[in-house]
Amino acid sequence: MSTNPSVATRNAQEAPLLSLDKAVKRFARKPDLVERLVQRAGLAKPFPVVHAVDGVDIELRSGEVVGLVGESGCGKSTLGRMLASIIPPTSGDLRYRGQAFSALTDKQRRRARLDTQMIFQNPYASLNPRARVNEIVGEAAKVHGLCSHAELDDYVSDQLDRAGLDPAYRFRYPHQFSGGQRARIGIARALAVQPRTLVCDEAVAALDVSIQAQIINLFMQLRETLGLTYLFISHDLGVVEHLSDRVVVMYLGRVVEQADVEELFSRPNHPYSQALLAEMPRISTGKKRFSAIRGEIPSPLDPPSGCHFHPRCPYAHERCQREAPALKPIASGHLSACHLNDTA
Ligand SMILES: Nc1ncnc2c1ncn2[C@@H]1O[C@H](COP(=O)(O)OP(=O)(O)OP(=O)(O)O)[C@@H](O)[C@H]1O
Repeated sequence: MSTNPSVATRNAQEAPLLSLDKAVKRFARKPDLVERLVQRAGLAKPFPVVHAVDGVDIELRSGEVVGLVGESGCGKSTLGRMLASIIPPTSGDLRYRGQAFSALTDKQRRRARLDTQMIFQNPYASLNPRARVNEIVGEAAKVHGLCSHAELDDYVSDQLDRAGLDPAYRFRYPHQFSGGQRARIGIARALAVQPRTLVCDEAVAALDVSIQAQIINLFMQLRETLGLTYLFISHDLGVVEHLSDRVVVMYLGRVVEQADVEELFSRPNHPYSQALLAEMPRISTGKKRFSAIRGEIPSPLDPPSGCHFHPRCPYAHERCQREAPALKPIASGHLSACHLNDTA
């Protein structure tokens, strides 16, 4: 984040708090009627598989804010859900403080899971409409023995207070709150299990701009007071630029570039990042600098060969069609996956 750019440097020596190595996630797509009939007739081809995440390395260092950007369907949420161990990778390793998740004891694994909480775009959908706020916020703390029964009411009040919600509202139901207040309930619920990392998946996208700013301020305040680490998934590049220390750009299941926020926004290297940033409205003009990235996003059911971006890339050449470029350092802390860097 721009207010604290040295966090990543400070923590560079320590093992990352959380990382994924060579993470792959594939989803088998449910066959439609025609495909089922074809299969029954014995003419079956394997059912299509969605290549949601395709060999990604990512790490979160203690205290940093990592922005994750890319067009819709490129695998951002899937990557976030794997980091929060909501879904397992098809292959690849989730590591917690440098240790493979699979090597942790049951107790360590439970704590590691609680340590990473996800904040979703629509908190209302994940808030039980029949439960009062004190039950919603207190439930996990109770289940995991984070406070005694006698302390629970005070504990819940503290979490609500931290999330900027008046504890006096704790006996109300979710429908009695505004969108911004519901977002705060979702945050209080996450805080109640004493996490180290919040994976925010379009966490402010559904809110009015003024409320967005308040929730973003809350995230940054919690970072200061609790030392939280964030993966901030967003379509809003302005928000990502404002809050991140480091930015990771994904395209069709792969990381194509990552760098410190200032470096990425001032010197994007990958043609996809350049196009994405060129689309970003600038406050000075309020206008986009030029038109949308040409062509459609290819289907993750059948990604293009070589560099996935080559069919849309103005600089693509023959090698880009046949060989996937590796993510390689091009400057200190700046990695990019583009063959053009080999010829420059
Ligand atoms: N449970 C699932 N079953 C089948 N396919 C899935 C599942 N979850 C995600 N996908 C597919 O995986 C791909 C990546 O989805 P994901 O939601 O991770 O992308 P995203 O970048 O977060 O998109 P958005 O910005 O629109 O939320 C998409 O093609 C999506 O349809």
